[in-house]
Formats: sequence, structure tokens, C-alpha cells
Amino acid sequence: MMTLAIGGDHAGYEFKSAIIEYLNEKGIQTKDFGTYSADSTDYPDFAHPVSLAVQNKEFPLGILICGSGNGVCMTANKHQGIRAALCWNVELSELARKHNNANILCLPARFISIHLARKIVDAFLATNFEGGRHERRVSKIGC
Ligand SMILES: O=C(CO)[C@H](O)[C@H](O)[C@H](O)COP(=O)(O)O
Repeated sequence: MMTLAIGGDHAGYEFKSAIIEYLNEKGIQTKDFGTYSADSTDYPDFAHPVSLAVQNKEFPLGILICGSGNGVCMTANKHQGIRAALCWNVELSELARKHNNANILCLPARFISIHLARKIVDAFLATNFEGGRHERRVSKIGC
């Protein structure tokens, strides 16, 4: 059974709770790296641990959430082997997996609905890397 790493700051707290519940109902386990309340926090404090855990192959994929999604995405992409993608619709989520072999999904909690966030997560988990020409391009990213 798959286990995912998930984390986010105060702006992502409600979404994180809802996504964890949604995934657990589907039989997908999660390791919650925090934050654990809506009190103000700093997104790197959660984005770094999630990224490290995925980088170290403790988890195949991760989900990070903050207000815009940009802060967690920038932080995650500092890690070797991490390809974090900021996705605000289903098509971007599919493309992030198909073409970029993204291993961390970043969500902008202040700009999308939780309903859409669930669909974006579904797409991310259901889509595989296509390889082929994209393999060459991803390898040229050099991470
Ligand atoms: O979006 C974010 C970082 O990219 C954060 O979640 C915050 O929303 C953003 O930094 C604004 O901070 P605030 O303390 O919630 O006003």
C-alpha cells in the first residue's frame, strides 16, 4: 500500500487535513509532517522535511501546501532529486507527472477549492511518467 509524505504551513492546514482524510478513505496512507494547527508558521519548516523524506526515498511522492503554493515549491526544488510542481488544475497535475516526472505536488490553498484540490491530487496519483523524449529532458534538468 502506498504511503505519501504531506506537509504545509498555516495557510495549507485545512487543506492538508481534508486531503489526508480523503486519501485515507481511499486506502492511501499519509505521513503528516505538519503543521498541526492554523497558527502562523514558516513554510520551509515543513517543505524541507517532506522533500528530504522523498529525496531519501522513504516515500515515493509528496504533497506540499501553502497559500500560493510558490513558497513550498521553491523550497522543495532546492533538494537534489526533487521535481516539485505547482498545480492549480487537473491538466497541469497530469502533465507534471506525464512530462516532468514530478515527485512532489504543490497546491495553492488560497486560490483553489478543496473540491478541485482533491481532483488535482487524484490526477497526480493516477498519472505515470511517459518517459521517451521526456526522459531526456528531465535528465537535462540535472537534479
Ligand atoms: O503562500 C505562502 C508562501 O508562498 C504562505 O502560505 C503564506 O500564505 C504567505 O507567505 C503569506 O503569509 P501570511 O503570514 O499568511 O500572510
